[in-house]
Amino acid sequence: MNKFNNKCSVEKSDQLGRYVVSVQDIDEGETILTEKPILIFPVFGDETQRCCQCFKETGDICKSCAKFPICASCGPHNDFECQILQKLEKMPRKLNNVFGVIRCLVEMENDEFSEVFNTMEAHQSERRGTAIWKIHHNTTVDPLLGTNIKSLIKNAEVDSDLLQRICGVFVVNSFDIKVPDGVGCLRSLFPNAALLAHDCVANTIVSIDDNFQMKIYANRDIKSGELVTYCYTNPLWGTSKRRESLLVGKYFHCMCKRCEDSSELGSHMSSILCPSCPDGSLIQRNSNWRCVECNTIEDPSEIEELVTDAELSLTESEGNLRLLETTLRRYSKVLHKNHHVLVELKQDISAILRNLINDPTFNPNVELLQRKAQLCGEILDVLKIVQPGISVMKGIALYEFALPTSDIGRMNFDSGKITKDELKRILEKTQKDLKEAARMLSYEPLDSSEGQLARNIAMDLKELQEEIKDIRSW
Ligand SMILES: C[S@@+](CC[C@H](N)C(=O)[O-])C[C@H]1O[C@@H](n2cnc3c(N)ncnc32)[C@H](O)[C@@H]1O
Repeated sequence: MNKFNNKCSVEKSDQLGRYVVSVQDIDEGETILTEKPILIFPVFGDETQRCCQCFKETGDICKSCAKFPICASCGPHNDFECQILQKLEKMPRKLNNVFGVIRCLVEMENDEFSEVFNTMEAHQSERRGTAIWKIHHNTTVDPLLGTNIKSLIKNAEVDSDLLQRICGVFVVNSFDIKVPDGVGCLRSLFPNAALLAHDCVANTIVSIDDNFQMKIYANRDIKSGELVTYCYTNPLWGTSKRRESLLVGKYFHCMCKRCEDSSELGSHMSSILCPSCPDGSLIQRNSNWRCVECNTIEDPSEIEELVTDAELSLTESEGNLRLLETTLRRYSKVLHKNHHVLVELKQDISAILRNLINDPTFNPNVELLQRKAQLCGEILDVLKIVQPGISVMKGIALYEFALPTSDIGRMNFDSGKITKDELKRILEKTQKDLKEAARMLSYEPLDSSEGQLARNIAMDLKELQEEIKDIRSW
């Protein structure tokens, strides 16, 4: 049995390096890989002191080595690691900038780890001399070379090249994991999962549960011989931002179907409204911005400026409901309704409304619920195109669309605006949406926030079924 349960094989090409291909038909929802991380570490630059075992915040430090933080509930950390750290002199002050690299060097004393780690892509030659190389030199490599770590590690020659290679492996291969005790993330290495190539419309979903166990499952049927992919970037960004993040962080120019299509598969997530005709949109083809209806051409630098301004306004509006709505209204006049900046504004507004609706001291009125449902409906329309098949984001958006819709129905019935039959129809539609939301989240690990949400939806569904039964009996 190979690491992909014999469902996939690992191949190699000049363009992709190593990649994963299915060797049998795989069903939607089927698990392709489960894996434990070989390394977890805080994000470089993060100042929070975290326990080196459970990664929860702690003020305590290991009493034996006096180097790595460890919380009272975790007991001692690895003995071997502790012994090396005891001998480490001139420990750099900003621990999180060097924590992952130190732990990696200690792990490299184990041949099995070393063998796996040495096969991982670091893009050393592409990274050499770049801005991120220089940042890693100043924050990680130089401070570590100022210690005596070189004399403590036997299995590898600790020099600037090796330390940069470790930083490169982290950048190219690491997965984000939610911190166990709040908002924020950690980084982790899963060497088998990292073999999957990228696609902006991928055919798998990667989930990591509260115990840091990863599960990768198919988000649609995958035919034997297909490339197995996951999305390395944010699918709700526009093409230029996705491509830029992949080029800067993963060192390749994405040529997937979505990136190669000027309309982004018809989602128009980067399109601009045409200033010259009522229904047209400007899309970018070979650096030209041209209207699909009337062929009007716009200056690329003006479009770039417009989008930059919109992004800036979005940042300036963050957390402020009134400002976000004003910015959304302003840029809806010039950007396509599915433009990624508008989608982000809608997500931010929706998050604020969610907090208001969930606040037990607040009584949301019909208008607020309608706004919430409308925004979730619009976000869903985009997700249906860029995330076809099973999608956690779609499940959440559908859930957040269904709840206010049913509440509006109940309020309208209570105030005599709709009949019993109309209410029943609304609740039956909600029931259908909740079932679909539950299906979207049903493959998520039970021990994860998404798994918990799936359970909440199941409870809501049960109550709704009772309510509908009750209404039918009136
Ligand atoms: C996480 S690693 C994947 C495993 C890697 N191919 C290997 O051999 O170790 C990410 C790297 O794979 C390559 N890659 C992944 N998806 C790609 C794609 N769609 N197009 C081009 N290169 C890709 C790039 O070199 C990228 O930096």
